[in-house]
Amino acid sequence: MEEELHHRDHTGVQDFVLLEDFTNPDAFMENLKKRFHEDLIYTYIGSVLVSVNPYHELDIYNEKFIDSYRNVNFYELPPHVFAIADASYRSMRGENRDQCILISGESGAGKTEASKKILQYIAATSTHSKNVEVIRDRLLQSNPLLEAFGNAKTNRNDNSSRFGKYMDIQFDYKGAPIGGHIINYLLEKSRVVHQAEGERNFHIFYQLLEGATPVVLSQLKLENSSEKYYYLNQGHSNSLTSIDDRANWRAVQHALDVCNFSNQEQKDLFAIVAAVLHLGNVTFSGEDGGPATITNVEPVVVISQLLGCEEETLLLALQHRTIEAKGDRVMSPLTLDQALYARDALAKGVYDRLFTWIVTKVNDSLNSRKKQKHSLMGLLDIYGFEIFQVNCFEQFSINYCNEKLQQLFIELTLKSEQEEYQREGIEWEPVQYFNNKIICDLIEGKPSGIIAVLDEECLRPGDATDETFLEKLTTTIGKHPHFVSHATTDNTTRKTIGRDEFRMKHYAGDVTYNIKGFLDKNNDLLFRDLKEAMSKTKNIITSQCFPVKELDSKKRPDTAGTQFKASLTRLMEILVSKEPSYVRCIKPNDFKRAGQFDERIVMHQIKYLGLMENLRVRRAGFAYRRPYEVFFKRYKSLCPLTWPCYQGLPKEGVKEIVTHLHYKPEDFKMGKTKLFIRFPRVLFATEDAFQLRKHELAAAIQAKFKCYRQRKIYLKMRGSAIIVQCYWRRYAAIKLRERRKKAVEVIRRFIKGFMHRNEPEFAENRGFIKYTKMNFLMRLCKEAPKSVLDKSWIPAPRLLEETSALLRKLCTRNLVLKYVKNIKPSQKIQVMNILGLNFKENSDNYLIMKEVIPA
Ligand SMILES: Nc1ncnc2c1ncn2[C@@H]1O[C@H](COP(=O)(O)OP(=O)(O)OP(=O)(O)O)[C@@H](O)[C@H]1O
Repeated sequence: MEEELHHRDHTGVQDFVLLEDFTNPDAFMENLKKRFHEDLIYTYIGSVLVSVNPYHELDIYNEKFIDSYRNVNFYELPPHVFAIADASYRSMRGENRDQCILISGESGAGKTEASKKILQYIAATSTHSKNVEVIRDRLLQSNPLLEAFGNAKTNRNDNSSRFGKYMDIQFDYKGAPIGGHIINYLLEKSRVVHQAEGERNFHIFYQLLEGATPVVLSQLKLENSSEKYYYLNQGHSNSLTSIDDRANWRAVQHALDVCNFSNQEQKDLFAIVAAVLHLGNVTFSGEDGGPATITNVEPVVVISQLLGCEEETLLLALQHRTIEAKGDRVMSPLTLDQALYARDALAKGVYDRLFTWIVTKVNDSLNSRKKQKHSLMGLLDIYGFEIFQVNCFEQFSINYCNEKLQQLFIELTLKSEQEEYQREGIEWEPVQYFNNKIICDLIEGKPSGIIAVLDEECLRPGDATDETFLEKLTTTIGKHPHFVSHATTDNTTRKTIGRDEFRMKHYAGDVTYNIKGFLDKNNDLLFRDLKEAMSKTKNIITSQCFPVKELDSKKRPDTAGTQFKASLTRLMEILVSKEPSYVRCIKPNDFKRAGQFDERIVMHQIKYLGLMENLRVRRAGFAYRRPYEVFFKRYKSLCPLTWPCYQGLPKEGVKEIVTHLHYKPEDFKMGKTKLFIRFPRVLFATEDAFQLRKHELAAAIQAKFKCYRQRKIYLKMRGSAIIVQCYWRRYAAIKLRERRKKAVEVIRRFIKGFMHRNEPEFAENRGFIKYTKMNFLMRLCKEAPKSVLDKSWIPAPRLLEETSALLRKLCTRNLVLKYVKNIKPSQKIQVMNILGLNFKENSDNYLIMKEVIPA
């Protein structure tokens, strides 16, 4: 990360802890903005990753990036979601600690994308085998499947997850994924029956209508037009969408196969999806307060065929309700409102349970049969804090969840800070922070928490309404500092809050909730008659979703609020047992536009993601901390005692450096393994000094290099010259050798010619030495150099000397060497030259020896 410190004016700092003005939200945002405009979407707050949705594809998720982040120290490379994934994965393997990565942010901020990138990284990094690949595929394919059933187009996000998701990935001791488990939270089931203007129902409905073959559609009695279905045509957004439902349908089919859904299960699944669509088209008529009657029975007939239940039972259950009073069961007709409520409740109930069934089924397919599960990595992709114009029960639940996560976050971050200082043996004053436990208690406390009061209203006999619930809230918690209602507040605030509203002062800001629907949604009532009808269907999935034992149970099912509270408690238990990492996602604008950074919207998210608080906690001690080795490696050139070579330990080296740089005692602390620097300016000054030093070093290195290069060139030239010389000598030698060889040859021929002379003539001419040919030969063999005979090399001078000495012995003055006449003239000259004899050619072409050099 230090690599980029000197670019900080241009691209901002890569870690917010290095912001000098760390308490100023504007400075925070300015840094985020600078980086966003450079396509640097990731920034750290210590080990927390802040990610801004770029709304366009960035080439930073390819294989090359995966490789570069693999097994690299967390701060070594620029911030990236892969760095978080890698650190988490390595910590899990190395320290054998279960991990979890918590991804939060508002809708459209990029949570799901971040979790997919983490999965992509884990899948690419972990070891491979056939079994692992099956699990890896299922883990990856669970995404499109759950997205089809749990995601929808909203005005904020074309692919918005309408449920919270926690996924545990199980690894074996080698670090290979061998299984997984998904927990789903609070599906926004109200979307099944109603969508806001411009929004859509869950993707799967449109995918089925668009993608299924005409045969399948006719089996499901569906038409290829979402406009025909009441549950799909309320948002009027079908024609506006750019989503490719057909392609996504194919992806879902593939995912179902990969996740081991049998053909029959797939048939049953889509029969239920179709049944929900038909259910929406069931209409009723009825006078005010009078019994409601179904005006079109065809959809009911189709539903009973699709789900395999009795038509009559279903018709009855949609129009009546059985009331048990003092042991008697009475059928009471439903009013129009009640019938519409029952129809929608059935649609929501069926879809919600179907979704949970799918998650269970996916979990079955991810279930690790092997018992060698070694460690876990959890991924939490959960809705962020939500504030709308009208906030209802769903927003209340979501914001409650965020309060819990914030509490956990503060606790764990503070705890880990504290632990680090303790580990390093450094004294630290714990920071004062806002503990939102008070808000969590206000919501979940017993007996006077909001959920408890709501439950009480839902369960008490008599006419409980949303209004009575608000009254009760006002009397029980009206004085709480984080609760405001119309009745309890002062005149000024009263103008901003309706009589049917209450306001909560969340850690992230004030949110006003409208109480309409709180009781209904908390009760989550599905009339018993409808449950009974569903439990008797032949459709296996439906009957599994509505088990008979639920009907037999005398215990009233928990309310939605209590169920959610329990599931959050379980989630907190899971998270607290693991080492957490955080990804905080931010949406830069409301229009899904690339390159647009809306400061107002971003500031709002900085606030409710608690980022300033997070930074404050992180900066409460020291802004910067690094292992001695890392700091020493980078800055050792700043101290003459450590540069270029230092024999001591890195910690001692760092001590030399900080002393040489005149760090004041309050600027830093030396831990057991790390150097802690309190203020960013100290680090920046060190980094700037390093940048300057780098230039000096660069000049020295340049000079050295130039010298080295020139010397290399010189040595090369010298070497070449030597080689050329050698070659030349060798060449000359070769030439010489050739010449000698030639001479030897000529002499041989000369001798050969000599040998062919007639013996008498030879003797006569020689005058005083009578040699026979044989004698001569023997003499020659004895006296002539061996090389003359076997052509082996002897130095030319010796050859010449010996040969000419020999010949001189043999020759007399004016000896006519007529027997060499067959030799070419040039050779004759050569021979004579070699022999050092003066000669001239006579007219007969005989060689006349002018004189013979005395022997
Ligand atoms: N890192 C990224 N690179 C490119 N585009 C991104 C990135 N993150 C998010 N996006 C874009 O933003 C859209 C919304 O992101 P995503 O679905 O992850 O948001 P979310 O926070 O999960 O929202 P919700 O809570 O509604 O599900 C994506 O469909 C994608 O187009």
